[in-house]
Amino acid sequence: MSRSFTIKVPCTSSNIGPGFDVVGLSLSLYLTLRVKVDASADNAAPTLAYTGTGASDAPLDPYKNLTTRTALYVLRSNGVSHFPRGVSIDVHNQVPFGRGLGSSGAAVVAGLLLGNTLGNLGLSKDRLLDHALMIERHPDNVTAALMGGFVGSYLLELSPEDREAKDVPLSEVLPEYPPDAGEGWGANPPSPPRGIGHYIRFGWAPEIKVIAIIPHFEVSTAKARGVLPDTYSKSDLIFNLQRLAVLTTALTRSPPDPYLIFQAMQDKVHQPYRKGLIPALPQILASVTPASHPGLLGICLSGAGPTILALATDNQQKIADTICDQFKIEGITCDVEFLQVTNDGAVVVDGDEQ
Ligand SMILES: Nc1ncnc2c1ncn2[C@@H]1O[C@H](COP(=O)(O)OP(=O)(O)OP(=O)(O)O)[C@@H](O)[C@H]1O
Ligand SMILES: N[C@@H](CCO)C(=O)O
Repeated sequence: MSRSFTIKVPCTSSNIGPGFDVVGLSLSLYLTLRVKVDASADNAAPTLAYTGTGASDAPLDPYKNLTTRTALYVLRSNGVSHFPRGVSIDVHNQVPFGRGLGSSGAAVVAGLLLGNTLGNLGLSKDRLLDHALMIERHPDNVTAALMGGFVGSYLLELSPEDREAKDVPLSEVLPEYPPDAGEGWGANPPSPPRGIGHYIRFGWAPEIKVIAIIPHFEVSTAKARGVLPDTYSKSDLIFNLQRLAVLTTALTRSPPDPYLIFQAMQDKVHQPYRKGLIPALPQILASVTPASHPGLLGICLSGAGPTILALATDNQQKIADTICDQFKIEGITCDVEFLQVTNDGAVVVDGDEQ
């Protein structure tokens, strides 16, 4: 017997200025997996093929690839020790790696749906979010990729017992299984505590368009988190909290108020510390304002960078050109994507269309 299905996961931009590790926005570049299961085929481990962005960089070994490792984690933490036989996966990727557009979150979310579907586990998206948070331990990208839209999320304060289960080192949640390990793949990974992540979907004013200016260099999230301090001043935290409280509603209002949104997208928690990783970041963030570029609403670092996200109702090309010119002064070329906010989140569709 054979079956096929397609998994489609959107890219995401997190933080949107002041909402560090809190808000995420689901956008119209996709990671797509076309999956076939042919029970008469003799491959025990899935075969992987990639096309699109990053195709030559993604590991094709299913025990090293983030998506298939995540799928195996979901299977094994729910009592299914192996992939079914005869799985082949054609991946088409539009999400650039290491640019602040949630490529790792998309790869994890694709793996959640892959494991859930291959194992016929019937886990809800809320329960899959628990699994995602065992792997990517900040909720903003994975929640937006899974649920879609503009979302805010928090992690539950856990009981000491659940905290112990949650704080398992990532290497134990996602071990790189040796390819010839056969039946003896060590202990089952722990099942995640229930209800770790909670979220709410905000609205999004239809006039607000998203421009992503994607420089041609990578910044790993791990490195961009490594430059952040462990503690913050009370005034810097208040600065961000005040703005985030206004921003989540300001972005729902029609017509959008550029002066309110521009100020509400300022941040003192992560962007100032990341300027050493992204040449001329302060100048780039100051290069477009509602006064200099009518139609602009706000500008920020997308996720951990280096992509710059601009929100605008008008004048998108000019805004993009100005930001690209700032990068060019630093000798950096960019791609520009004009994106839509997408509401479906990650989906699984029977068959291999799309
Ligand atoms: N489709 C994919 N398949 C396999 N691995 C992937 C895929 N997408 C991303 N990865 C892995 O994730 C890494 C990038 O993750 P990282 O967290 O550094 O950046 P990001 O997720 O693109 O940015 P951000 O988290 O700031 O939005 C890649 O180098 C690769 O190892
Ligand atoms: N909120 C995270 C997103 C990166 O995935 C950060 O800025 O580090």
